[in-house]
Amino acid sequence: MRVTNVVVTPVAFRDPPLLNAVGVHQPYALRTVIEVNTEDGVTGLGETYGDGPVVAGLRAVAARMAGLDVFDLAGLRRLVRQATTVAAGTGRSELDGRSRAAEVLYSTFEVALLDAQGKALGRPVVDLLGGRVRDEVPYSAYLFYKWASHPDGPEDDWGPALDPDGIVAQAKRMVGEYGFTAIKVKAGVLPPEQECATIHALADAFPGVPLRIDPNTAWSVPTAVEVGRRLAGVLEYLEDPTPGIAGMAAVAAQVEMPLATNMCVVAREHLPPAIAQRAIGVLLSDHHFWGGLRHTQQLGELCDIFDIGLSMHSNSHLGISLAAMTHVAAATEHLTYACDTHYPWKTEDVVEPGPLRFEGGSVRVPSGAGLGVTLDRDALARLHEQWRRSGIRTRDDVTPMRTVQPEWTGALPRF
Ligand SMILES: O=C([O-])C(=O)C[C@H](O)[C@@H](O)C(=O)[O-]
Ligand SMILES: [Mg+2]
Repeated sequence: MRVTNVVVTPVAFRDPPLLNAVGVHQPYALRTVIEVNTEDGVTGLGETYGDGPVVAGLRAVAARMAGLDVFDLAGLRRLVRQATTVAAGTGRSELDGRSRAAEVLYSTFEVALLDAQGKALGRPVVDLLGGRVRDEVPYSAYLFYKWASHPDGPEDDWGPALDPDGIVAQAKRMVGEYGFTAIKVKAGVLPPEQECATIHALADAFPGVPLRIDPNTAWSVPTAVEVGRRLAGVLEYLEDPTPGIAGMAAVAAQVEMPLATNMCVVAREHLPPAIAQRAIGVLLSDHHFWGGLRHTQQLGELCDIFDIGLSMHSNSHLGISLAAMTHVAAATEHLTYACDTHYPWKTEDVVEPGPLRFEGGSVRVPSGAGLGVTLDRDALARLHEQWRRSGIRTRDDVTPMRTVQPEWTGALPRF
């Protein structure tokens, strides 16, 4: 089964004004959809980030894909290495093709090839990953402080959430609609004592529901320790309170709950020092930058060996990514927490509605062949046109914040 050609389509979809430590989401989030076509008429789908350099890298790999056997993932690794070597222009690929850029590119195509393999064999991707250890993947309610609207934009139907009551109301709606059984709060937005009040309000409103808070390194070590002490007994984990492995290790030594990260351990070379310094108790995997679905499973095994919990990170994403996340999570034994997803925040998608439904906070692994999702070509064209018109070519949460607070820099840690 050989690849004939690859179509790379950048898209933009509406995104609410969600606040985080560095600023606010733009009115549109970017993604890229790839379609890997084969001589057998099967098409494999992949989805990843939509920033300009990623799109260029995907196109560089796509140009080399013709003739590759869809079962040849080792050959894909070689193609990505060649493409990133050329793209970097250095004569050798950064870290022998294991740079973050190379991992992102490899992952996108790996997912598409696994989708094509599954479609050819009539089996879901989870079976190609060794079979399911769970039929349903639990996700968490991912709450954000948010504005009622983007500057000069219309109000969305979630309304503002800028205090504990606003977040509790948001949680009630999200848990009511999707049934989530764990809750995450994106923090680093308000002074830490106000964010602690939000967590206590959630603990009162949702007794017994596991809670997590993630300020994306907005806090200094002393602030993080103070918050960790205030929230003792209330959090299942504290995510990226402060920057760097050494900073996380200093906090971890002084608070009782495990620290989680998708910021200080984001590549294989970060694991040995983080383990040696006991900096983290939970790793948030993400197949988009951890080198694909199979490496994500291997990461789970590594975490198990070193007694580190495994959760899953998310960025604003569409249905192809949710399907891939669900297949790999279903095939990863050592998944110890509900996964993050931004999916409830989106109002547009490139896949037909159907298999990706949250029931009781979980998504059942799609049963169809491959990823089990169907590309909606009209929607893809519409969201591509939206990308063209939006003019947004890179994710930038700082600049839109400056329209409201001109002195804003997004520099961290802030508190
Ligand atoms: O867990 C995380 O760090 C994230 O989900 C990163 C995202 O970029 C989040 O901060 C967001 O969407 O604003
Ligand atoms: Mg995080």
